[in-house]
Amino acid sequence: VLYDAYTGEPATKCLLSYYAKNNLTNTCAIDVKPCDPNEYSRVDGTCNNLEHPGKGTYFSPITRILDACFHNGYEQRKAKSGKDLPLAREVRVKCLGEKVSSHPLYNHNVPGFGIYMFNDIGSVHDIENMLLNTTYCCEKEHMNDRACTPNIVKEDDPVFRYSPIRCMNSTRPLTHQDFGCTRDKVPSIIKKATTFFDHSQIYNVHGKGDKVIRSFIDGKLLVEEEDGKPFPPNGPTAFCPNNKAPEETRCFENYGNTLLPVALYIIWFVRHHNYICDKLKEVNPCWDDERLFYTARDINTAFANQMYFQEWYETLQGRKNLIKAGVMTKENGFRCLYDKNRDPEVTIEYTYVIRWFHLMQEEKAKMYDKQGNYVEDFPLFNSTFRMGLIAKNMESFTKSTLAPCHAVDGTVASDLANRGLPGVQEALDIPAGDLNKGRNFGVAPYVNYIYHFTGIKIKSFKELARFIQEEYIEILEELYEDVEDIDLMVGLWCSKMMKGGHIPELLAYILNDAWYRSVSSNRHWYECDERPHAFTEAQLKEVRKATVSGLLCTVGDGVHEMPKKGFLKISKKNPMVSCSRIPKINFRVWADDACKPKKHQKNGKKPNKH
Ligand code: HEM
Ligand SMILES: [Ca+2]
Repeated sequence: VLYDAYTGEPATKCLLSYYAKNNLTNTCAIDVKPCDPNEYSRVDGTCNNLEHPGKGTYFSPITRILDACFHNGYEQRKAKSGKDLPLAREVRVKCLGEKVSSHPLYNHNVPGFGIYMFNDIGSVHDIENMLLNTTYCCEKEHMNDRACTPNIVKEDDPVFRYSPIRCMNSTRPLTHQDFGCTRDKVPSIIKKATTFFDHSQIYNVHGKGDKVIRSFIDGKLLVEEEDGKPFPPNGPTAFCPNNKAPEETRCFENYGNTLLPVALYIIWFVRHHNYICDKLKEVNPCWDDERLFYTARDINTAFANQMYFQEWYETLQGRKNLIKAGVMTKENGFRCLYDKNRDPEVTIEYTYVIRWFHLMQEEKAKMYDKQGNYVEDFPLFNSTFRMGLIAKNMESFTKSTLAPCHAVDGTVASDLANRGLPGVQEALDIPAGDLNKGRNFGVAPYVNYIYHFTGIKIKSFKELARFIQEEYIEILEELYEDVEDIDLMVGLWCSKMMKGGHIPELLAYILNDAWYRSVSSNRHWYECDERPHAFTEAQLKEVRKATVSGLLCTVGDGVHEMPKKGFLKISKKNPMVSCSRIPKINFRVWADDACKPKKHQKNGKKPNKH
């Protein structure tokens, strides 16, 4: 049955004939095969909600915490006075300086795993659009095109005043309206990922289903060897514009080819899937490919979600805060929050504020030789779209993730601020791009979110003091005419950190809101014992051992030791320990009686009873 991707409801005959006439069926409609309530979760997200089997799929819309805030339909909002908001690059320059600085607690895995998990529910089609299609937004005759929202660089720019660069490319986000998938008035930003945290960045990245990634042998994913190590296979349509020929050839056909941290986690989780298959096959030699694949996928997905919503969230917010917010429980047992009346939802605010972690992005990767000696700092941004280089230096890049990330201290790394995508864009200020995109997305002003989550109405700059660091209030007052004009991202850049945690309080509310929406609308959530093929208590206990250190000890190149807390930098309190001391999943609890050899009975006769 064909469903409408936008509404998630069965498509009417009339709608289908409109889609067919306009060649839109493949984009705007999704084929939902009949649901079986007891089947494993499907990689395309269909049938998660049995009453609304078309919701939460690859091209389904993003929702909003607060209503969209646009000017004139789909233009960037104006200040309260009706004037334009301050230029994004100018706000970035004034709020965030450029500095080399080291986070006191976290290593590269904090921002790195954050962006990896974003790929489960968000997509980078906007960046693709900017790099491959709408490449001309800085050309004078195109600056005002509807597709373009360039970032203007002023003549007195502190960096580019010595160069002719006066503009950075940026595009208006693509909408379901652009594709012809709805006639709704409010622009609906597209997303190319299933709405659920179902590890779709591994199992269904281009919406092509699992067929293209499976080997159909023992449940495993397809891999290719390079220097004796398994990697996701190359292919004819893969695009890695920064690979340097002839040495650098790796480029994944069926996974994203983007940033260093995303590439590392893709490689690790693909290998981890196959490792799980080996372990399951060891305890259950009678299981076929199908059963091994779906069980391994389920464990691999639960592993990533446990790492994200428990370990990563705890690292950022602290255990006490998370228990208070309901994200963690003291008991750590099963829990079923699924409510079939809730729609699967990802909010635009959530996908947007993940960009705040750009502040933690380091610009250097520490490189080591085979003996583990430090050799040099590699300009980390030069590894983007360059899977070939990453594959050739796995040991070094893996080790580099244990160095401290950039501190959240009112500054960003220079490369992040000026050459965000070397090799493909002459100049790019990533945080300024973030600010500009928030306006393009129609994200409401900062104080509206403060009111939504805390009930506190902020009417003057002075009243910001509870949330914003003292030294920023004057800067904000200089930049914005009215406190109600301040952009959400800028408010987050200037925020105090939450008590007991290391991110802004408002950011934590938005992250936790996403957690609840996600868990309560996912029938296949791993912590629930009522789902089909649910874990047993013993299995859940094993999955709860998931940590970044456990992952790297299992599949990381040349990793023999890790700190117990793999998101924290190495310190006296968090020293490197042998991998034998890092908890690992014991797969024996998946042993299936059906695979046990049957006891021989002589001639089928029952033993005599005397
Ligand atoms: C490895 C270094 C990184 C580079 C080179 C990079 C580069 C970029 C660029 C160029 C954009 C587009 C900006 C725009 O809209 O104008 C972007 C978007 C984004 N970045 Fe990063 N980034 C990096 C790391 C991170 C990290 C660590 C996170 C979060 C933990 C992150 C989260 C995001 C998100 C969520 C988007 C929005 C994607 C979209 O909706 O299109 N990035 N990044
Ligand atoms: Ca997903």
